[in-house]
Amino acid sequence: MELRVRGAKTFGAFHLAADFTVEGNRIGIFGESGSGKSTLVNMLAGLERPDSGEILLDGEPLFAADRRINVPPERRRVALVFQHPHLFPHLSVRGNLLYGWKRCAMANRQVGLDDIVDVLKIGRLLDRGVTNLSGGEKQRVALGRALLSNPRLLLMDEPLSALDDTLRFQIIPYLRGACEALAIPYLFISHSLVEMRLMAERVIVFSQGCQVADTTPDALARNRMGDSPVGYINLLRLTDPCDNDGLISYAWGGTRLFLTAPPGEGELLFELSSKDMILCKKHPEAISARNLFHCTVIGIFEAGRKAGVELQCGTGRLVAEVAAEAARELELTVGSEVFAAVKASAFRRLG
Ligand SMILES: Nc1ncnc2c1ncn2[C@@H]1O[C@H](COP(=O)(O)OP(=O)(O)OP(=O)(O)O)[C@@H](O)[C@H]1O
Repeated sequence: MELRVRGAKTFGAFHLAADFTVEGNRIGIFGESGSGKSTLVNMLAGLERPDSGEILLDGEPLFAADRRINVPPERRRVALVFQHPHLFPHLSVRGNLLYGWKRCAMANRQVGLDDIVDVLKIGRLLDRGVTNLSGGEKQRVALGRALLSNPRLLLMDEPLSALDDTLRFQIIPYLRGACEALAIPYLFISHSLVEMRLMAERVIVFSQGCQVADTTPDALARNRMGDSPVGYINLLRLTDPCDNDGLISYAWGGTRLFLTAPPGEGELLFELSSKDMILCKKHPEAISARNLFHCTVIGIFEAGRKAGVELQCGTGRLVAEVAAEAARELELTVGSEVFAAVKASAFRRLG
């Protein structure tokens, strides 16, 4: 998918100026509240008319002020998933799903009901009404309905914000997996950096209506590490839990991690803040932290007055954060060997 956006929109004192071209299938739009993300989405969907500029999807104009083109929303083949699912209460799950499909021209019907039911695992819900579904089920049905309209582009505007943390991270594999399996490109809009890293390969950053960066989610997270109260969030996928003297040990990076978190099934996602890691030049004689990794420094980056230290720990990688002065004292350079200590309670389960 190639999306070219050059568009401006003014609402009173707020001015949005977008000018970017993106290629790829997993694009993120990131920005704080009020930065103009939804305005941009509405312009792409045809719900808001830009004051000027043009919007081209795979070279085809959806909007072009100078050529007086403004394709109506229903003819853009751009689908939307919002924060709230907005399902039709009088229709069953099947009826909601087929709503988009029935409105899709025959020639464009590549994705059918069976494909959606399969990737979103909603077969057992098909004949149920929608009012008693859980929040996560409702959002999966809303996603299915959008995908069944066989869009050329799916816009997801903060689709996880109304869900609690556990559900948020359970839904992400469905959002991403379904679009990948059905080859439907998407634009994922969020103000959560962790969501961005799990959903997008490239991210356009907005601040106060202006586009301020075009980067990767990981580079954005590193860049913001120094100013962020939570530092850089390491995302770890852990497997094979074993009870270990009151702690749970998990396989990760060719070694085992010791956590206080309760065990779960399958592959589990955990976060570990760069702030919760302590680096030592030598092996400490005795230490209360239950995890001690012998690591090699593979990168060092500046983030304000902090230094981000990228570590190779077995086959896994982690980013630790130290004060610039500490980095000098430890004489950290690429290739240095260090020990990283992490408390068992520092890991937080995401999904
Ligand atoms: N139809 C409108 N009329 C007047 N002002 C609007 C309209 N739509 C958006 N705005 C204003 O434009 C600015 C950007 O809003 P927008 O919803 O695009 O931001 P956002 O980044 O999506 O925020 P959030 O993450 O909180 O949803 C806000 O100041 C908002 O009040």
